[in-house]
Amino acid sequence: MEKPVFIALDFPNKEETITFLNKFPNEQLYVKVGMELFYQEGPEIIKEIKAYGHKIFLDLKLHDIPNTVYRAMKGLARLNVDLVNVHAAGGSEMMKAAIEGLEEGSGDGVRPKCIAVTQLTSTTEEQMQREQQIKESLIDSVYHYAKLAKDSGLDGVVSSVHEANLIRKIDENFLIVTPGIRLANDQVGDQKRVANPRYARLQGATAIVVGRSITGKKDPYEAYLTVKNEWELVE
Ligand SMILES: O=C(O)c1cc(=O)[nH]c(=O)n1[C@@H]1O[C@H](COP(=O)(O)O)[C@@H](O)[C@H]1O
Repeated sequence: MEKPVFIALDFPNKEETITFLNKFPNEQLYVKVGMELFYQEGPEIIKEIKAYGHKIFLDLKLHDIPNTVYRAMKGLARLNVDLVNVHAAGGSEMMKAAIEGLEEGSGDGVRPKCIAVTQLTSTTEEQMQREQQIKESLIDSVYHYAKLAKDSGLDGVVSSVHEANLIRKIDENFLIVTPGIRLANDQVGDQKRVANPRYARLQGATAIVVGRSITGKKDPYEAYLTVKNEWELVE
């Protein structure tokens, strides 16, 4: 995979999604389909988006018992998406089951890459320690989950930009996908661990995920080009 900007297609239905995609003529995009859109439109939306030739990250953050995740991933692999994810907190058995399911479902084809969410970018260290009863620092927790994901055979992780540099030490080819991206003067909203695209690249992220900083703008195409320039113009 190159160094993509995944646009988060967090829309309530197919119509709004198609209207949005039509604002990007002649661009081959990397897009992320998450729970909001997938739960409304189902697997059909994947076919619709594939018809544009875009690469797809199907972000359903699986977190369940290994057998259930194995079976779910077997089905998702048949959608021919490029990237899927799980929560690392589901454990190593679950993550290994996810990979097995993807391999099985892909048959002779290439299986989708699979990455693990470490600590959500909407979580602060204080929240994590108080609510998840994790005693260590947030960066240690993220590193621990990244190591667990790597040892379980996953292709990478989702983390914030602020942990990317440390995770990179685990493996230079590990995918580090970082959401929580904002341009200068954008509202942060529910995100807690945020950064701009340029800093994400400098910290060694493989890919960034950008939602509202593009989709919420009056001119999403212009915002996309700004993000892409910031992300790519780092010497
Ligand atoms: O797995 C994800 O994509 C994800 C993980 C995470 O820790 N934080 C996070 O924000 N995301 C997703 O990334 C997108 C961020 O959206 P914006 O905050 O609008 O840029 C959303 O679709 C989230 O579901």
